[in-house]
Amino acid sequence: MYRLTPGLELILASASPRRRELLGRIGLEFAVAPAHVDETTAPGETAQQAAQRLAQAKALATPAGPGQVVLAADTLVTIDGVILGKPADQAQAVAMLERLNGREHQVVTGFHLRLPGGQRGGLGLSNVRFRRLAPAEIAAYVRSGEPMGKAGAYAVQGLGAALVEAVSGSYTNVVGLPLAAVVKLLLELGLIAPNAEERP
Ligand SMILES: Cc1cn([C@H]2C[C@H](O)[C@@H](COP(=O)(O)OP(=O)(O)OP(=O)(O)O)O2)c(=O)[nH]c1=O
Repeated sequence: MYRLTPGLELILASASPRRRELLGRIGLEFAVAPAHVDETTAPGETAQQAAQRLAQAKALATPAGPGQVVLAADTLVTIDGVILGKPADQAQAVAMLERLNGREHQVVTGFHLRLPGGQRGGLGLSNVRFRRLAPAEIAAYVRSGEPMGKAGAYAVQGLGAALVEAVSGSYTNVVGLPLAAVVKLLLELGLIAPNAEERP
């Protein structure tokens, strides 16, 4: 549906298969180069600040040559002023899910573009409401293995869909990349354009 401006190359600085799938969905070609940064959040930092800072760090940690644009993102869950990243183990996953149980929380995805002549960032924000879960459901979900590697210990696009009662705001933001906001920025910067050509 879109194509890159001729002469540009896009690099997705991410190991996340979800981000790869979302960006690939709109027809753009890109290379993948996971960035490794310390994802510890700083004391006093809000989830929005942390997600934007980490997305920027991932984008800037990725080498880029002339004509190369780097896109990186970071997703965090926040509730009660507490930031939930990826659980370190199953006990932490249970604790995160117990906190989210029966309540609404926010999901923040910071994204960042490293451009030939500068950098630009953006943010997606969504509210997600969890159904009231029985302890046995939380235990069974954690045993499925899905919570590991996911901010807030769930994946709305997977089995986690059975736990989520409502999403308001961008759905793709919850999955890991607020696609409409990213496309809007790429269009504004003239980095992509609609592609009217039929695809085979
Ligand atoms: C809330 C939620 C998060 N997630 C995922 C998105 C992110 O991949 C992950 C949060 O970790 P991130 O640190 O944002 O991303 P990552 O380590 O997976 O990949 P990279 O840093 O290389 O780009 O949680 C879901 O897949 N579904 C959900 O519903």
